[in-house]
Amino acid sequence: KVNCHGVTFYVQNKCSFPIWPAVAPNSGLPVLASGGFYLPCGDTRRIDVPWGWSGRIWARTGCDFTSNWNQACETGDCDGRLECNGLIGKPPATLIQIAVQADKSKLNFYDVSLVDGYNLPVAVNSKPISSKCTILGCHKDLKTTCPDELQVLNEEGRVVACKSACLAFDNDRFCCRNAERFERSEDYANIQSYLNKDSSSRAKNLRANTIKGSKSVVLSLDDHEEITDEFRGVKVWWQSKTHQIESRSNPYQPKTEESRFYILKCHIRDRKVITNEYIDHVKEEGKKMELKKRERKLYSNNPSHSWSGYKQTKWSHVTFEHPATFETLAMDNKMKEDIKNDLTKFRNSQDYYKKIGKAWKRGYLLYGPPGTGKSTMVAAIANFLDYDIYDLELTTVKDNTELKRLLIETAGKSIIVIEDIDCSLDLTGQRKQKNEEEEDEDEISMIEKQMKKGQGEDKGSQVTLSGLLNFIDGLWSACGGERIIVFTTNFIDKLDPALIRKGRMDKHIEMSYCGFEAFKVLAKNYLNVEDDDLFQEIKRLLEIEEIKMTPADVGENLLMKKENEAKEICLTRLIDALKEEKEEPKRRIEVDEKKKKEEEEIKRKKREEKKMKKEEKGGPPVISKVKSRGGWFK
Ligand SMILES: Nc1ncnc2c1ncn2[C@@H]1O[C@H](COP(=O)(O)OP(=O)(O)OP(=O)(O)O)[C@@H](O)[C@H]1O
Repeated sequence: KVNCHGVTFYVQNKCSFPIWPAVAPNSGLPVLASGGFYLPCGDTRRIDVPWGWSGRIWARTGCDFTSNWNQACETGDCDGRLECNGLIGKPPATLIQIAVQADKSKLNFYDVSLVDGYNLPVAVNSKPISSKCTILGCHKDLKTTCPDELQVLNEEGRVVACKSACLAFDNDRFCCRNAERFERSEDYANIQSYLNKDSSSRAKNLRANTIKGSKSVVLSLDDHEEITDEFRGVKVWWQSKTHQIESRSNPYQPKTEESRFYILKCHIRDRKVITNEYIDHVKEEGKKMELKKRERKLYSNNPSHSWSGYKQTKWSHVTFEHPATFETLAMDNKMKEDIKNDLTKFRNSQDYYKKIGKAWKRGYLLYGPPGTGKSTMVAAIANFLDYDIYDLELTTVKDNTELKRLLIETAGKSIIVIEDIDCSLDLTGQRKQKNEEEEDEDEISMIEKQMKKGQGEDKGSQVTLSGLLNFIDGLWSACGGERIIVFTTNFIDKLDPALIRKGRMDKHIEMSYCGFEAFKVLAKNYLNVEDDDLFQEIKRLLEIEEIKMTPADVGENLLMKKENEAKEICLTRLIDALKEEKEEPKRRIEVDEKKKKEEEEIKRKKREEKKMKKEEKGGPPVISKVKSRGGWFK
């Protein structure tokens, strides 16, 4: 309702349950109605909106402000507070957007928007009624028709809101990020990175920005600054420009937008080189730099019960900051170079994969005993390629459908890792059968096995081998592109051959015990020594005596135990440990034999006890049954 002080809004609750409406102004404008209030079923609350105010109103549902939780409402929550005080609500929630003009002669705007999803039916009408101000709203309860992927469930499993596809899937198509505009801004970022490469030494004035998702402060050319560049003997001039444009399309947004762009100048005679080659070169180089700059992420999959509701994500992430590189990785140098070449070839082969009609992905199988650096290798690969990592814990994935849904939420330029694949799934059908036959002899362990089996079937993951194979090379695996899939295992023999055949796991890498070359890398990492008199003895022990020690154990011995511990002490400690390791197999055999004897003794005693019990019960004592002339007697 329009009056001389402004516009009055009446918020009425027509639901059969209470709601908690909330009001958030656009930036710099006053908070109205304390930002939020309680509204029982059937009640109305008046809000006076001054001229020039714009912002949003939405309703929260299922609130409980008695505890100190960060989230008090099932939908539309604003940091667990009753009075939002300028905070906007957590989507999804049906929004009313309002823009009251400062100039009374101009039209005011309102609308009901589902851009942030839906939680309640909402309608707005105007007084005085005018042909230009129609009743706007969404009267239907969309929660009843909300697709599974968009549903938000409360703790009782009831649908309380429906996400927008943008919120659920976060991709350009659903988020209406205009394709042309998006590409242009990506190009701008790439050109900016290219020009920033050494503009700090060439430009007089620079701008410094902190950008979300970027590792460090980003320096760029200041407005109207000009720098030169050279490409194949051709000189070009770049100038950074800004331009203010009036945006009339959306009355709820600020009136002007800043547009940034670069002007590229060259001699007319060089135009062909510039348009045919230079611009592509700049974009390509800039893209590589952008990739290097961005903060990388380590994702882990959430159990499916938290895919809907408040958490609403299939993957959680932290910043990936593992320091491992191929330089610090202890392994044979030739193998290292071979892996690096393979990765580089993969990264640069987009066109090749397209040409041969294969999805742009590659499988790596890392196998070897614990502590030989399989996880470290994954980190080194991620750092080498500047990729994100998706660490997939298969045991929390319920079935093949869930596995597929997780896969389609992974982005390109990433490594998907399944560690200890042999422990994640029962991929060992044949072996298991054989083991069972062996165990048949042992009555007790068989019963235990049955019990375990029963429990496992109820609770465990039902992802199957075929589901996993589909994950690796089914149709869905092609979406996203530029992905490396890594399996790690301590027992390669346990894996089904179908899983690790070439084409699926293209490269099999054995991570093994520490050789002398690998030791030298560790000595450099841990002690910063490249040579020492003690190296010869270590070489002898590793190469001639063939003593097996994992890089993890070698590293542990080289690690300084005290501040400034002498390098010789650390190297001597390693030599002692290697010598001890030499005796280890002999010692292990002795221990094993002793253990075996003890076990046999226990079994023998058990058999005796069993026999005694049977005799006590009066059953026929088996051993003392003797055949005599004329018949059997005890
Ligand atoms: N080849 C290696 N190069 C450098 N460091 C290594 C290497 N192998 C092991 N390490 C060190 O040992 C630790 C354990 O290694 P890592 O977790 O990578 O081994 P893994 O083979 O994945 O073991 P697991 O099979 O038990 O998961 C790492 O923190 C790393 O510091």
